[in-house]
Amino acid sequence: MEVTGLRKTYQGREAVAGIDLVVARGEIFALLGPNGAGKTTTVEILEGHRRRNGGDVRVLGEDPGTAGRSWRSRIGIVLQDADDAADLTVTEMVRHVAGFYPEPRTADEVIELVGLTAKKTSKIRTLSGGQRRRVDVALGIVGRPELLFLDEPTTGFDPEARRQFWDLIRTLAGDGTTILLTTHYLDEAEALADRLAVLAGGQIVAEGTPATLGGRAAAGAKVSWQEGGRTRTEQLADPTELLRKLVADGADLRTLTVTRPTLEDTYLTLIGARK
Ligand SMILES: Nc1ncnc2c1ncn2[C@@H]1O[C@H](COP(=O)(O)OP(=O)(O)OP(=O)(O)O)[C@@H](O)[C@H]1O
Repeated sequence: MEVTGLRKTYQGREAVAGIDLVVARGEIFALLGPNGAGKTTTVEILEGHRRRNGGDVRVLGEDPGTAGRSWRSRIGIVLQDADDAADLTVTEMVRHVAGFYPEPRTADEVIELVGLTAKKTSKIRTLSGGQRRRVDVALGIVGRPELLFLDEPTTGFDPEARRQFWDLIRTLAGDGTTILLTTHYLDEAEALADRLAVLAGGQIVAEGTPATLGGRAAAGAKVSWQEGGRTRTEQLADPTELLRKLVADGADLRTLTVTRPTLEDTYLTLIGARK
């Protein structure tokens, strides 16, 4: 995916204000940002579902604004709130959608991958919210996409289902599928993304790996320990020397903690700096 100078205005207001983005084949890329930042607008332009007002966009070698059916069959999409054909069973729905693709996965394989085998003959309207979301994911991957768009894919998942979903995404990426993910869960972005970008006010305010985003790797460490019945805390670029000294001094290190800013801390600082 290659995006240069992407712009989108709604009634004269700029929702996406000049974005540059490159996502390599097989990469998991996460787009983060507060409500209204322009994530869905950007993703829908990349999917060919919205028109842009400016900039160049190439997705799998084509312009999504003009690409045809064969291009469309190479991408998979999991929308934020997909409409379910509620009176079909899970298997019927997956088979139905599989019919649109030249080389689909079998319904059984996809249903197994999303962990819905026990529900495959159930009508979709009888499923829980998280189970329906899994159907959405199944429909997004049934066509064996080269590129998968996931818009807040795990909303409503229980913790175990999220972990299973993460494994599935890693498996797909390991098989060469490129994945563009939007999420409000920073732990999800950290667990999955090779690289990520933070969008705010229609612009990219930071881009990097989960470890380096916003200078996170260089942010230093906070060391806390107990000394004489009091908690001591020091903020340091490199805690090595202090830790050596504490050990040499025979300090009580049973409650020692060394912490760095979480991805969420870094994200909130980046977003806060925009306000
Ligand atoms: N169809 C539309 N008509 C007018 N304005 C729109 C339309 N779609 C989005 N917008 C506006 O564009 C901006 C970006 O919206 P967008 O849906 O892309 O944000 P988002 O980052 O996906 O937010 P969220 O995290 O809430 O999903 C918002 O200010 C929104 O109100």
